[in-house]
Amino acid sequence: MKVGIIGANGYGGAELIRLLHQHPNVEIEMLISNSTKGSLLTDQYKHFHYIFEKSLEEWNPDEIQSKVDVLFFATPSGVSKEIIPQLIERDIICIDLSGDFRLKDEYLYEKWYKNKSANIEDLQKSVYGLTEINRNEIKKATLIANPGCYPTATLLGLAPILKANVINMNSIIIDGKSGVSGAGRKPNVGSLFSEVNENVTAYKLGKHQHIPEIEQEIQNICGFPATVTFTTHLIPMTRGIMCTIYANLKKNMSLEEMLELYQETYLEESFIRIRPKDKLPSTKEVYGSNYCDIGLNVDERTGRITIISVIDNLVKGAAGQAIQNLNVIAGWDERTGLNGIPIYP
Ligand SMILES: NC(=O)C1=CN([C@@H]2O[C@H](COP(=O)(O)OP(=O)(O)OC[C@H]3O[C@@H](n4cnc5c(N)ncnc54)[C@H](OP(=O)(O)O)[C@@H]3O)[C@@H](O)[C@H]2O)C=CC1
Ligand SMILES: CC(=O)N[C@@H](CCC(=O)OP(=O)(O)O)C(=O)O
Repeated sequence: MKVGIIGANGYGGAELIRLLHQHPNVEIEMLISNSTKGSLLTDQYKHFHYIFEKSLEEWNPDEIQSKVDVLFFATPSGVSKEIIPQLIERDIICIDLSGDFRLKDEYLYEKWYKNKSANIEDLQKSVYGLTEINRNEIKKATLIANPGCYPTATLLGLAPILKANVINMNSIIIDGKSGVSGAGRKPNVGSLFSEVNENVTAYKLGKHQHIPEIEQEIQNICGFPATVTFTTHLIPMTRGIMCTIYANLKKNMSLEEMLELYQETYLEESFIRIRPKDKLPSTKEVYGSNYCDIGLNVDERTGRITIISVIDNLVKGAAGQAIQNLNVIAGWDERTGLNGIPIYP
């Protein structure tokens, strides 16, 4: 299968190239960039030298159709909604890493992204690409709205207790922490070494664009609405997301019962690892991989559950999950090209 990547010179684009290069059923046919068109990929990323050498090309919608079957969008929000409608008409499968097609309610997009939404007909064609939850819809999809990084860790951490209807829906609190690559490669004062190093910063309090995404998908998973408290922090590491999630239990459950519920829910899942009691996950244990590792504690004193969910923001939080979705659409083994063990230490 021939694929292209638009936004190929960003971090999400580079991670797609790294993973797709080792995918046995895929050929990377086109790398598209606005600002660096005409240059070599290796001028932007020297780690590809002698392994994958290709030029970055200008966006040309007419050429696309003859060259690729699938186009990955690793562009900021606001870009794909202008282009994807024409591509779907030309039977190109689009996998969008941005937030443009995630929110089904156009008013919510306009409120949280401060931009005009994609039109409603195109929003209806998109499938939210949280693979473990929406696999059956993804199989038939031509447009995937790949989930945001924080929502991926959060929703996978919450899904078992949402499905089992054991928590008070308005008690969910999510404390998210991200490495700096989550902010992309574009230059930004907040991402400078001297701003981030030896520092922890909370940001976008009450304003984060992932709040409506998390609430929308919670309702899709369990049928009940929820209003969540979600706070994000930037921490001095390159990759990784940890979401620490709290919720009040509606009934008494022991940690053992909870672990059993999580193990059962994810029994067939290749990329979800439920940690045994007292073996909580850390971000480094999923570094460079498509795993989401989940650890639990039940505090019988407060009646609350604590869920620790970790992913690599660029893999399961972006490029890896996008490829997992491509594997599902193509009918390949979901693990194809994603088999790597995390890098440690
Ligand atoms: N980084 C992460 O961990 C995650 C990122 N995402 C999402 O993935 C997308 C890409 O993120 P990331 O790779 O980190 O960002 P980067 O800033 O690293 O890269 C963004 C890319 O988009 C391109 N781009 C910017 N503006 C335009 C435009 N108007 N038209 C066409 N291309 C444009 C840039 O290329 P050029 O210089 O050629 O314009 C660049 O290649 C974003 O939507 C992000 O929210 C999702 C989950 C996790
Ligand atoms: C550290 C950092 O800044 N992270 C970004 C993650 C953006 C992202 O991946 O989300 P979308 O795809 O929804 O734009 C943030 O918190 O906004």
